[in-house]
Amino acid sequence: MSQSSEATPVCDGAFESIPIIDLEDAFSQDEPTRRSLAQQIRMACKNVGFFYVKNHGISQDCLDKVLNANKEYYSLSADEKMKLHHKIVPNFRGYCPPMEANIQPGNRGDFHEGFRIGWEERSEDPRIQSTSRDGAMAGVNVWPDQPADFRIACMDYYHAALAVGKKLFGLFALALDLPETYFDDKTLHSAATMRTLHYPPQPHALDDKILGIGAHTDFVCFTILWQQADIQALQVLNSHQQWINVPPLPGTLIVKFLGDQLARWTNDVFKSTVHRAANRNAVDRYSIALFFSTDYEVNIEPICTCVSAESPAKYPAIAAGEYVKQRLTAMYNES
Ligand SMILES: O=C(O)CCC(=O)C(=O)O
Ligand SMILES: [Fe+2]
Repeated sequence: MSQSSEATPVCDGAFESIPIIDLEDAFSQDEPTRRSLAQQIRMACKNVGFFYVKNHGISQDCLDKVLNANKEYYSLSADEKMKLHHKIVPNFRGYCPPMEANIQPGNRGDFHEGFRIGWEERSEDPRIQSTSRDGAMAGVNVWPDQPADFRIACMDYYHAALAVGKKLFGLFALALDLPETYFDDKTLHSAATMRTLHYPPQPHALDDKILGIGAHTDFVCFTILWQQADIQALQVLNSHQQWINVPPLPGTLIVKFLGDQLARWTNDVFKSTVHRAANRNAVDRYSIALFFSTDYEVNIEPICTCVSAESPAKYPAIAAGEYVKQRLTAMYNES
């Protein structure tokens, strides 16, 4: 059995540190072992809504390559990057410059730039693109000409992180007293979008209405976040309204956090936690968020094990793709 968590959160959401979940047991052939891991995840999801995962299986080489490709990409001129501006590309793919998105109403803009992609076949040949089955969110990826290895480095990371996400869906099902395969037929088309993110330094609190990314919850079921080593920027809000630092942990750790779709599926049994990031360091910061939805045509509605006479369903059913689209539209202030 692997170790569960280093921090034991108190149960009212007033956590002061983030649990660490060891995914090694997710690959065990022994069902009780997987169930025990799922219980640890259940506690983390109910009390914190955030956890680190270790032994996730993504190689350091894959992480190094995607970081280097992104450093090179974001050092291109603004004109070059704007050729793939997300407003001229269908469904939010492509490049978004600093200060254009504003995720926290009342703030003045998010001081990061990002590049969004969705699922496609991992292939060396850029002519082989997926035909999208994403319904409301349909659209193929676009890729910059430079750096030459950007596409392959991003897709390698995307598929590696996707495998981690698929594993987590099985564990979430067990954690919710559902059959382990519950999400399998709801996650057939890999409706996961990924954003690589670059946060230029904001060493001084120039304006507290301009953060790297303002306080928000994620829209989807859950997010797997890779963040660059040694740079503190991410924070999560506990129920005492205290911001808790979520530093990158050395080695191969990934932070993962629950989003609003899973909160809706679980009738708020699992928490969707508010978080934000600001790069108050003197150097650039890079991170990569992979947002996991169910397939976009799947209806999200509170599941049976989370609804009772005392706790009736709080949310009407909504198609996952429609939900993601509504939230992204609000974020980019589009009508
Ligand atoms: O870059 C980070 O640390 C957080 C990114 C994030 O929260 C998001 O993209 O939703
Ligand atoms: Fe987020």
